[in-house]
Amino acid sequence: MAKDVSVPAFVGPFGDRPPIALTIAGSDSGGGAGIQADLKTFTVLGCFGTSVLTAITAQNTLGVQAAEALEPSLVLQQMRSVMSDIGADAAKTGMLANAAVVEAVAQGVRELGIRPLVIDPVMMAKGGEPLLAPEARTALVEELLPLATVITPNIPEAEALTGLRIGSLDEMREAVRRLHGLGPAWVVVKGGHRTGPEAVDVVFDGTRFHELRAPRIDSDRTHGTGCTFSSAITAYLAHGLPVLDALRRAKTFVTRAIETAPRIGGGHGPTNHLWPMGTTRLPGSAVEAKRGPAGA
Ligand SMILES: Nc1ncnc2c1ncn2[C@@H]1O[C@H](COP(=O)(O)OP(=O)(O)OP(=O)(O)O)[C@@H](O)[C@H]1O
Ligand SMILES: Cc1ncc(CO)c(N)n1
Repeated sequence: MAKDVSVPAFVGPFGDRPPIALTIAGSDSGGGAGIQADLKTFTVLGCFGTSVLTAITAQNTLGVQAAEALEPSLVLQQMRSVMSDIGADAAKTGMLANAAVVEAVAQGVRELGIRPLVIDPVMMAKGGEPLLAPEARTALVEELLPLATVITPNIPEAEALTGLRIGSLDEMREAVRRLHGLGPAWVVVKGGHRTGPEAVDVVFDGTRFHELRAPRIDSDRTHGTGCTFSSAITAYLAHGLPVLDALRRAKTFVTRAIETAPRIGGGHGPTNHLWPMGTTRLPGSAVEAKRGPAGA
């Protein structure tokens, strides 16, 4: 009898289609961060990914060699094209480049009723290259943050947005409280930039503080960790999970992605977005590289 090779129909919370996740972000030609990280993460977490490009960067694991923002009108048109036909069960923003793009994205989010919305307020690449013009911060704070379901600044971004110096967990708690006052429903300040045995992210929902904890992995393959984390949150929200569950699962996702990161490029390598596909112990992964050959 002939083998049935037809793909089974998708049966999920949305009937005959997968959850749809939209990313509004910049392109990383190196594939580890930006739109590329987001689409890989959406895919491996069972979502149909769509993308609105805000900027194109010439980038690799060594740094950002060039960057150019797209016209704000083209950014807004991409949002209208996706939303008027396909829709989105959840969306995220990443690199927004400048104030005019921030304003166009905020207009699109309001006009098209895009939510839940995760805002990763990307300001700088790991190597220090600016991904958001400093004068765009006012537009980010006034126009976009109030529309967010979740914002996910790292420590330098939280410092820039609040004016606080953030070193301790108590200072992270003060920062999430202040950032919540800017309008987002949930705030996560990520602890990747601190030192210590754990990578602790501090969460505030307006009433309660929560913590996301995982062992800190000693690795330089951390390019795009923030994009990977925020796109995993978005994917889980698109599946319909409550926010705190989405955050906890995204933390597990990014931790495994760092732990199993392959050797790619000569600098800060990308994480392993595809670990759920079974590549949990690549021979050259960050953890294996530290441990030495099997049995050593
Ligand atoms: N070395 C590490 N070990 C374990 N977890 C980490 C490590 N570095 C970052 N993380 C976690 O990864 C997630 C992303 O945090 P991070 O502070 O690195 O974001 P980011 O600076 O915005 O990243 P990027 O700018 O490269 O996209 C957080 O959950 C953080 O705790
Ligand atoms: C395009 C892009 N977005 C975000 C980041 C932050 O990781 C990056 N390096 N590049």
